[in-house]
Amino acid sequence: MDDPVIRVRGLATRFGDHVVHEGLDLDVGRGEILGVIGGSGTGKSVLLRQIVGLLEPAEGEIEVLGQPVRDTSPEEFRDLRRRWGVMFQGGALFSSLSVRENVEAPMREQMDLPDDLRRKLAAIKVRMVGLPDDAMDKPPSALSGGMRKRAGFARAIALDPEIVFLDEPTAGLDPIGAAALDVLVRQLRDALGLTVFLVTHDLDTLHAICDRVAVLAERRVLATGTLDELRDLRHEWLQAYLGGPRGRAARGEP
Ligand SMILES: Nc1ncnc2c1ncn2[C@@H]1O[C@H](COP(=O)(O)OP(=O)(O)OP(=O)(O)O)[C@@H](O)[C@H]1O
Repeated sequence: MDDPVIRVRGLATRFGDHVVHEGLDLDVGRGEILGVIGGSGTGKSVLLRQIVGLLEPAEGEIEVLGQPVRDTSPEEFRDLRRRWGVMFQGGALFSSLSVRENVEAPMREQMDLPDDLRRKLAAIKVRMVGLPDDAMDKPPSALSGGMRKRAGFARAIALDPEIVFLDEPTAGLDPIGAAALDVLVRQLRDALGLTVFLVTHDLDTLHAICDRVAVLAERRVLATGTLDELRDLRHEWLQAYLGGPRGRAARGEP
């Protein structure tokens, strides 16, 4: 792949004797929605956290937007970090702040803006993710699960990032809310030119919005490709996942 926006080479992850990744390579292209799948415990969330610099791998190179994430100065890392946004599992919103204040939080940290302008910009982000104006001043606890996810998304795009990382965005949503969130992710990717790194178990999400899928298995990225390409691979977990009843249903097959 020419000029990947995320490039991982030779990644190794160990927790004591437990080896999670070994020799893991991955490229993510600009503007694509990459779905990252794999069985429970294969290290999808850990990989996400390593790419955004929250967790140090045992070995390996990670570059985002052409710059190393590891062994970089705090200033360089801070500038790089502004160029991505993360929506963690569960949203990870501040419970004591309103939705708007949650979106303002990264702006406060990273930008020197007059209060009034920051409030206006945050309000734009809240509207962009399809939340009603009356959600603006509510705490996250007063919102439905789907609305909380949207609020988390608004915070992830607060600094106009080039990449967003989403960790199981549709987990815990009803099917209608999950489908609506899928549509939102694709619309915002199209409108803002985002690259999306999306960890998911949701087969419908893979079918609806992912351009490419990376399969974590055997401690590495076993394969990447479109769902059609992956379906041809002879791998036990993948066959069970894509060819099982839920996989067939997501494809509209009996
Ligand atoms: N801080 C940590 N200390 C020790 N072990 C950890 C730590 N973080 C993750 N692990 C282990 O690393 C493995 C991968 O965890 P991770 O959360 O990335 O899995 P996952 O693929 O996202 O799984 P799931 O689909 O169930 O969310 C798990 O076995 C987990 O117990």
